[in-house]
Amino acid sequence: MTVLESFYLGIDFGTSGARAIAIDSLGQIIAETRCQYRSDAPNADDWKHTLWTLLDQIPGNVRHQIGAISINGTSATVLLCDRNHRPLTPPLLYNDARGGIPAVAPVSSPAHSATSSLAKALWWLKYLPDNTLTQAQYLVHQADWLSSLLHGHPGISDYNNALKLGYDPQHLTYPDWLQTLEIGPWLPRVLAPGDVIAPIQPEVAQRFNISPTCLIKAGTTDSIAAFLASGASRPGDGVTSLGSTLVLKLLSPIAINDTASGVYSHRLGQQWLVGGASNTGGAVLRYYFDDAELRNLSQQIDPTQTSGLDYYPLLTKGERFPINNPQLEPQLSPRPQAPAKFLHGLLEAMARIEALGYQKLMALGSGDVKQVYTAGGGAQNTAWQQLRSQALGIPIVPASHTEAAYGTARLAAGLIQLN
Ligand SMILES: Nc1ncnc2c1ncn2[C@@H]1O[C@H](COP(=O)(O)OP(=O)(O)O)[C@@H](O)[C@H]1O
Ligand SMILES: O=C(CO)[C@H](O)[C@H](O)COP(=O)(O)O
Repeated sequence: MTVLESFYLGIDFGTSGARAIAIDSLGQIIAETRCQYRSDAPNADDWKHTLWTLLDQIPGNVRHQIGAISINGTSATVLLCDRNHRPLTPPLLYNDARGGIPAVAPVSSPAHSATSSLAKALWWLKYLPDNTLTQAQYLVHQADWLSSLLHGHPGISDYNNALKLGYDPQHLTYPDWLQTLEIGPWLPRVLAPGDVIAPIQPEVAQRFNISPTCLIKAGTTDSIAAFLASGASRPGDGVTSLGSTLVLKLLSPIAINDTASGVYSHRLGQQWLVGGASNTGGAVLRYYFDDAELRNLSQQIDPTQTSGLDYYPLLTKGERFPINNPQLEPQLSPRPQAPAKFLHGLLEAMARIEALGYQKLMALGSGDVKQVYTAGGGAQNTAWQQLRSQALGIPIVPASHTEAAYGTARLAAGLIQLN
């Protein structure tokens, strides 16, 4: 009897859509697919529809050889669920600052932020009607909830997604100040990314002709998955995710947290990913240009010339990093007649924000940034890369893979040692 080789599926849920990549045990890509959300303001049902669509789009013979699946999502995107893990409200996304800074979280905690998962949980506790709150059992993140559709166990997260809830990745536990809050019973169980959660549910295995022995493994966040995809591996390696947002991750032997500037550290095995997430990025570009226009107009930009414009590109008020200011207003004027000049100003500003971000990390003691990899939809833009290189003054090196889904597939394949 021939033993079929196992493949490993990583699924990346980002802001505008999701991607799935299947790899073999050596990390070779066997299949990949993508699916835009069917709504500009996707809810959990839209995410579920996207998950099933991605699984349907993986070729049947590959699907049948999948031995493990892991999912990453956007960080601090949260759902409040009932005892059957059904969402009680629409999700609150990663950049939603309605809750304000939770004073109960120590200033040193990444949960001490207006956009943290904790801030959103406390907002729900304060503003949801009692008949909803009485049904609340689980507070989970986008990746946690989507994974539970596959494994069937509610309330399970990972120490990357749980960071902005207030989980302590140093001691691998919830601190007492968090556990004793009224939301304490909602807190999810926390595993390490890549840990086995459970086998796939039989009915899901049957629906997609996936082996019933396929294991669902704990995931991570999108920017960490991008780091795991890039090939970055040494202290001083940075990865910039140019997706809908602009997210920096720098590998460091020490954790650094500075909530005043939106800097926090994720655990990665025995090392730390120091960084932050800005609200600038591709979502601002997509508001003004479609992908074809971005490609065509970028070719008209001379990166050796300055645009003469001084933007801070945001779609709405509020910034997380390197300026942590929920009141920061967008700066997008004057807008030149020529679209290419406008785009030049936007890309130049985002390159400046990225450089400020890495300078902030080094000023806080991260150690020198030695080289920077790039991930996300913006990684393909060579004009932007030249503007970034000039602003950074640090080499930008080609990433092995620019899709976060590849990093999550490596997690599923057990190719990343985190214990
Ligand atoms: N040629 C390009 N130059 C710069 N940005 C681009 C280009 N093509 C696509 N993008 C940007 O990439 C973003 C999508 O990247 P992606 O990694 O899928 O983001 P996310 O997962 O956060 O939605 C879009 O916001 C789009 O503006
Ligand atoms: O901007 C975002 C959406 O892409 C998220 O905030 C991003 O995931 C950054 O958070 P983390 O550093 O926790 O991964």
